[in-house]
Amino acid sequence: MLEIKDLVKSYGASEPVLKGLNFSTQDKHLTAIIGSSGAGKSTMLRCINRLVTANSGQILLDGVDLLTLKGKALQHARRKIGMIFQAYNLIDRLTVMENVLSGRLGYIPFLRGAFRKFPQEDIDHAYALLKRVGLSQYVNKRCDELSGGERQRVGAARALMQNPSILLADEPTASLDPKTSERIMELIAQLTEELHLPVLINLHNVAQAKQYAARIVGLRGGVIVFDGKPDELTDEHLEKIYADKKELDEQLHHHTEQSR
Ligand SMILES: Nc1ncnc2c1ncn2[C@@H]1O[C@H](COP(=O)(O)OP(=O)(O)OP(=O)(O)O)[C@@H](O)[C@H]1O
Repeated sequence: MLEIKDLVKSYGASEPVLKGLNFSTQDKHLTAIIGSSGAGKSTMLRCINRLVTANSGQILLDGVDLLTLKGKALQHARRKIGMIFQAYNLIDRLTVMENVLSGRLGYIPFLRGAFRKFPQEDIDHAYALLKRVGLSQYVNKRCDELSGGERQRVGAARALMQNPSILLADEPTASLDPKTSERIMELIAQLTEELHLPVLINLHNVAQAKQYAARIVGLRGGVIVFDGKPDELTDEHLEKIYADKKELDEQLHHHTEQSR
């Protein structure tokens, strides 16, 4: 269960990006977060996994306030939060298997991690995940030899290697061509169901949000202006969410195309 209360985040002295955000989910389904560029979507996810530090508020994960944690306790809590990044964030010179295993690094003693000797059960788990994401044949390939879609599959397997209790994905398909982007969305949606995980995913594309998410949250200027089921999201809501005329037209266009 994730509960965000009155979350405020500003970068330096500028106006807050998140202005008292409230959000909670205990459902093990996919929630898409949509909104204009700069609305605060990435900042919201980065506050949850503590890649950035919020100014105030609470983020309760299974009852523990993540914002109060330090050191070992923080490390421990972070293991429960898997993250998939837009730019994959893999280590290019390492193999697919090594990248996936690195998802476990927080769990094993430092020296063993440094020499990359992992217990057999971790290796078995990584194999199983790589098989699930369709990369069995690439286990020993270096990540810089993979396509974007393949890299993102490695990114997903690495996040799941943590056995997370929640999965965050920040524009996971934004660097991919439309076809590959659909495949990755399908994979994430299937994994959400199979693993019974709550997943929060930032998406540029409203049509994809409507297709794959069970719940859509619209952010504008650091506050939630829509929160509902995909079929409750109307053109009027989209006008509220997207301030920029060009962005709105683009999304309305997608939206109408999809409803046809
Ligand atoms: N590290 C940072 N330092 C300073 N300002 C930042 C930083 N990260 C984000 N911002 C600013 O915070 C605002 C919100 O950014 P954020 O990346 O959270 O938005 P977003 O909704 O994810 O946008 P996008 O869709 O473009 O990724 C923007 O104005 C951005 O310039």
